[in-house]
Amino acid sequence: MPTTAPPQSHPAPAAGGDAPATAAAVRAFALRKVYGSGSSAVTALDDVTVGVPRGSFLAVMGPSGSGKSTLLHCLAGLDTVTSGTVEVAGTDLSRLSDAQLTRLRRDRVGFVFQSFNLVPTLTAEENMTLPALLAGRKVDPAWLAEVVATVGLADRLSHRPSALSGGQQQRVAVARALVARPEVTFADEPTGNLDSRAGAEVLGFLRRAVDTMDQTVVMVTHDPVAAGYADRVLFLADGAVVDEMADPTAARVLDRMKRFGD
Ligand SMILES: Nc1ncnc2c1ncn2[C@@H]1O[C@H](COP(=O)(O)OP(=O)(O)OP(=O)(O)O)[C@@H](O)[C@H]1O
Repeated sequence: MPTTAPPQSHPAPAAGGDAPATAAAVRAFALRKVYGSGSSAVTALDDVTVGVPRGSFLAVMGPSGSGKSTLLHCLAGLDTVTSGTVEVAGTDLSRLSDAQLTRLRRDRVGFVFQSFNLVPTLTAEENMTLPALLAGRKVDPAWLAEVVATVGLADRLSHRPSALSGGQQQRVAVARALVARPEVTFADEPTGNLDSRAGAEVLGFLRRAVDTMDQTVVMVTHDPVAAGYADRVLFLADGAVVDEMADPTAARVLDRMKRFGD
């Protein structure tokens, strides 16, 4: 369901042209992903090249089956690629061992899913700090306080997920991703299970994380209003990048989506 609140105005991301390679939080070059083989092979991604500058917010859109989730999973190191390269913070994922890849996902990548995936027996605060504790890391109290303040849940920290609304649960999930100060946070339909108002809150929080906390977000969405919160929209069709839009508005994104004709 589309969200209703208008996106905040926001600065454009750093121009990619002359920026050094390290300015990209994530890059993919000539990415191909084929599922299966022979007559049952499905080309989910076909020669996708994309760069996401640090401190920017990218939305990925396209018709059902166009490869959005596959792209997110490949960029996040959750899925292997058939050919091409993916770099997270300058590290080529194909050069990593399984253990190194697991560490990179744990330490440098944040995830937010459509279903909030919180641990029901833990409080909101415990959910936020759990990944860091599991990784054997201390949580920086100042950073945690900043995340909590931004997420606007200071008075809900001792609540368990069942005592929180869907929007509040998703804000905890976003905070959990950000507490580890990831290089990039991947969000797969983060507002898909929320009503428009709760969705707007979560999107506003993602936007603030980029603007005031220098975080990088890559979000898959079907919702033009959600995409309007991003700095840039990448449009996929049949596994290929068919268009991009800088400084999107919901109206322009909707207009572009209509041209896919489905
Ligand atoms: N594990 C898999 N095995 C075989 N084919 C797959 C697998 N995962 C995805 N595909 C196929 O790859 C293509 C892209 O799927 P993907 O889920 O990335 O699309 P999407 O744009 O995220 O779709 P939706 O908007 O419906 O979630 C589709 O044709 C899909 O059927």
